[in-house]
Amino acid sequence: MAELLRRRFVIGYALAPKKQQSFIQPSLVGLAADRGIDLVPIDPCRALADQGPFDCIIHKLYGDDWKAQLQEFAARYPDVPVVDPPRAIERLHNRISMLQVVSELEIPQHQETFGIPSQVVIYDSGALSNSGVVGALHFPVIAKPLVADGSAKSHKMSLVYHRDGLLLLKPPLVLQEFVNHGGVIFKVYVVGDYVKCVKRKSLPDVSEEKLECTEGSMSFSQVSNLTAQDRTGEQYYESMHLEEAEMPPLSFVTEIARGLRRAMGLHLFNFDVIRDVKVGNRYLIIDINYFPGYAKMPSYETVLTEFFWNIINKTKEEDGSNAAPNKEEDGSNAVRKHVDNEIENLAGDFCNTVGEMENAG
Ligand SMILES: O=P(O)(O)O[C@@H]1[C@@H](OP(=O)(O)O)[C@H](OP(=O)(O)O)[C@H](O)[C@H](OP(=O)(O)O)[C@H]1OP(=O)(O)O
Ligand SMILES: Nc1ncnc2c1ncn2[C@@H]1O[C@H](COP(=O)(O)OP(=O)(O)O)[C@@H](O)[C@H]1O
Ligand SMILES: [Mg+2]
Ligand SMILES: [Mg+2]
Repeated sequence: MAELLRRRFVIGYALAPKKQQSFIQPSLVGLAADRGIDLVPIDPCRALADQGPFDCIIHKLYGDDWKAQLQEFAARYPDVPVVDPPRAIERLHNRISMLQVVSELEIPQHQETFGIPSQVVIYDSGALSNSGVVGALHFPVIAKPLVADGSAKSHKMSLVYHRDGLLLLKPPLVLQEFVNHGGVIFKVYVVGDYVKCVKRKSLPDVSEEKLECTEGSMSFSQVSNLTAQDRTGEQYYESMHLEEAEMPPLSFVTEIARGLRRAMGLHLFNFDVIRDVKVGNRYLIIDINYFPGYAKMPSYETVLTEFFWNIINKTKEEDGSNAAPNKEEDGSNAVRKHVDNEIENLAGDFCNTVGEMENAG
């Protein structure tokens, strides 16, 4: 009887069809349902505030219409958590503001150190032939679209071997020094407080000899997601034993993950890390993605279900609707709510500043 009376919770999800297909697996839906959590699709073509009721919203949609929908929803249901605030997510839609946060982290660096590769932002074609702008870069470089909005175009990159290879590129873009890293990339998945690091294949190193005898540039897209059939130079990948690559220390990546989570005010993201082969224990963060492909993370169903449970129950504790009568508010929750608000304000200010800088530049 008690089982029957137990309250069920509803998580509304707003995801693009491809994302919905990969993330909303029957195994996740089933596990969440066993914990009393129903995952319900949101129809982005209908007013969000008229749908539900929801105990939490998760989302990965782009555009002003969707942002306005969330705003209206938050005004009507201020106690329902929206994971995550659009203004905090937007910081990841620009490859400069995305990595700026890494430089702001104040984490003591001992044995292992971290940072980002040297990079410059290019807004117009003239800058590509300007020594003052690109002269300080060490080649090869990777040209990345400035905007990281999830479109296929935003993942199209070029490995540029020499300065003349820059001339055909289409700004706005970021030129980032290519760092030899043994062809292995580490993807660090963050789900609230949970952190998981996995290895993937990456671009092969570029030797001095190769650099000397290679002209122009090479285009590529989403290297770490390519299947064996997609890849050219498959022999290289076969000869590279991914399983033998040493993982970065978990405590080190966890500290960076926590720092990023706090600084960005986000719960759901991953970041790509490479290890500089020249220095050995120097790690470089090259990419941060909002709401990445979690279905590729081991035991993603358990991790995500636990996360949903914690989010819903923290909120319920705060508003008292899931608590014993007269239970006093937990001070730490009040502090957390205050800190979350502060983070959101800071993230918003930062995005505004970046927007202003871009407009000015
Ligand atoms: O689709 P998947 O599973 O390959 O996930 C993509 C991510 O792959 P990953 O989990 O890091 O291996 C992918 O990560 P990378 O950019 O490849 O490092 C992105 O997060 C991508 O989202 P978007 O296109 O940038 O909005 C993710 O795509 P969406 O699923 O969000 O469309
Ligand atoms: N600075 C770099 N040095 C070496 N390899 C890099 C660098 N930046 C990106 N790469 C390679 O290019 C891939 C795509 O770059 P990334 O910035 O992660 O873009 P995306 O958002 O499309 O994943 C990475 O997974 C990695 O294999
Ligand atoms: Mg990436
Ligand atoms: Mg990315």
